[in-house]
Amino acid sequence: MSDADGQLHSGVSATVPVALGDRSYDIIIGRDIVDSAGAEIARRLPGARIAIVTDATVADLHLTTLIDSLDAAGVKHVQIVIKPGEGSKSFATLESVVDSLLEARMERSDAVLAFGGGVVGDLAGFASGIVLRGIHLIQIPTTLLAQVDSSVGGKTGVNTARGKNLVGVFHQPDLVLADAGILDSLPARIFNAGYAEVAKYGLIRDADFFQWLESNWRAVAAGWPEREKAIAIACKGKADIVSEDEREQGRRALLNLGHTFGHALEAVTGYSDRLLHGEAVSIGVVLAFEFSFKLGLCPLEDRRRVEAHFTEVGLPTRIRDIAGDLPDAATLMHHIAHDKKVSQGKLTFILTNGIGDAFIARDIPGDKVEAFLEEQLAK
Ligand SMILES: NC(=O)c1ccc[n+]([C@@H]2O[C@H](COP(=O)([O-])OP(=O)(O)OC[C@H]3O[C@@H](n4cnc5c(N)ncnc54)[C@H](O)[C@@H]3O)[C@@H](O)[C@H]2O)c1
Ligand SMILES: O=C(O)C(=O)C[C@@H](O)[C@H](O)[C@H](O)COP(=O)(O)O
Ligand SMILES: [Zn+2]
Repeated sequence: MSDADGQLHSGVSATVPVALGDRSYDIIIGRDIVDSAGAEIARRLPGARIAIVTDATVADLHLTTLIDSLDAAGVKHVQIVIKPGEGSKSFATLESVVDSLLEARMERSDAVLAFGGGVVGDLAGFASGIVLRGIHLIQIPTTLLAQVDSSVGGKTGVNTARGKNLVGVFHQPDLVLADAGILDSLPARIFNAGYAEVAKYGLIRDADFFQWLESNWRAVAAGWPEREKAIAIACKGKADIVSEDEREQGRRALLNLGHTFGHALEAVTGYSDRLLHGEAVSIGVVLAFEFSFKLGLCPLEDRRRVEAHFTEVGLPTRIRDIAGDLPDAATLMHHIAHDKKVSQGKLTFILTNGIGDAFIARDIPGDKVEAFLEEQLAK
C-alpha cells in the first residue's frame, strides 16, 4: 500500500477509484494486502476503532493475519464471528451483529470491517449503515465474488422469505482492500461461483474482456497475475456504472444481468448451499441469453459461446443442473414478480443483443416469461 511519501508498495497491482463526490473511495488490489491493512486503515481513519465482522471459516483461516496487522499499526479492534453461508443474511443475524456493535460501544467515527465473502459484506455493510444511523465501513473481501462485485457499490442487505435482498440500505464503504492471494484457500466451487460475476462484466458491455477470459480463465483460477488483472477490469467496470448511477435509477440495473432468473432460483432453493448466488447467476445469465435469442435479439453463436465457456469453467448453466426437485414455472414467476426492478407492476429484464451488448428491457410480458420457464423446466 502507500507509505508516508504516497509510494505504492510492491504488493499493490492496481488502485481503482470509485468516484462518488464526498463518498468516493479506492479499491486497492494486489497481494499480501491483508498483512498491511492495519497501516492503511490507521492512515485513512486515524483513531477509529474497528469491529471486524467475519464468518467462522474465514476467521479460522485468515483472522490472525488481519489482527496482527491491526495490532502492529496500533488499531484497536473487536471481532464478531457469524455462521458461514447464505442463511446468515437474515434479520436474526443482523440483530445479533447490531447488538454486538452496540455492546462494543462503537462510535460514529469508528468502522465496521467486513472480512469475508458477499454474505459477510452485505450483512456487515447493512449493520454499519444503520447502527447510530451510519458508521464507517471497510470491506476486505475474501471471495472472488466479493472482490469483483459485492464489496463495491454500497448495496447492502438481507434476504427475507419473500425474496432476495429485499431489505437493505445503500451504504458505501470508505475503502476496499482486495487481496488476490487470499483467494487461494477458496474451494473450487466457491471460486467458480464468483467467476460468473467476473464474466458478467464482459457480457454486459466489454466483449474484449469476455474474449480475454475465454483464453485466460485458467490463469485467473491458478492465481497467476491474470487474476489481479481480471479483478481490476471487473472492479473498473462496476466502479464506472456505480459512479454514474449509484442508486440504480437506470443503468446500474445492467449489473443485474442473469439475476432476475437467478434470484428466483435462489429463493426456491431456500438460499442454501444447494445453489450458491454465483451459480444462480451463471444459470440466470445463460437463461437471459437463451430468452434473448428466442426473442430474436441475440445471435445463436453468442448464446452458445456463453454456455460453452461457463461449462468449461465448471459452472452450472441449466435449471436441470440444480440437484433435487424444483417448483413449477408459476412459482418461479411469483418470485420474479417480487424483483426490485418491477416498476408499476411491470417486469424489467436485462436482455442482450449479444456478448458485450446487454440492455434494460421494460414491460416484458409475464406470460412470455412463464412460457419460457415452463419450456426450460421441462428440459
Ligand atoms: N452487494 C452486492 O452488490 C452483491 C453483489 C454480488 C453478490 N452479493 C451477495 O453476495 C453473496 C454471495 O457471496 P459469496 O459468494 O462470497 O458467498 P459467501 O460470503 O457465503 O462465501 C462463500 C463461502 O466461502 C467461505 N470463504 C470466504 N472466503 C474464503 C476464503 N478466502 N477461503 C476459504 N473459504 C472462504 C465462506 O466462509 C463461505 O462459506 C450473496 O448473498 C449475494 O447476494 C452482493
Ligand atoms: O451492484 C449491483 O447493482 C448488482 O446488481 C450486483 C449484483 O451482482 C448483486 O447480486 C446485487 O446484490 C443484486 O442486487 P439486487 O438489488 O438485485 O438485490
Ligand atoms: Zn450478483
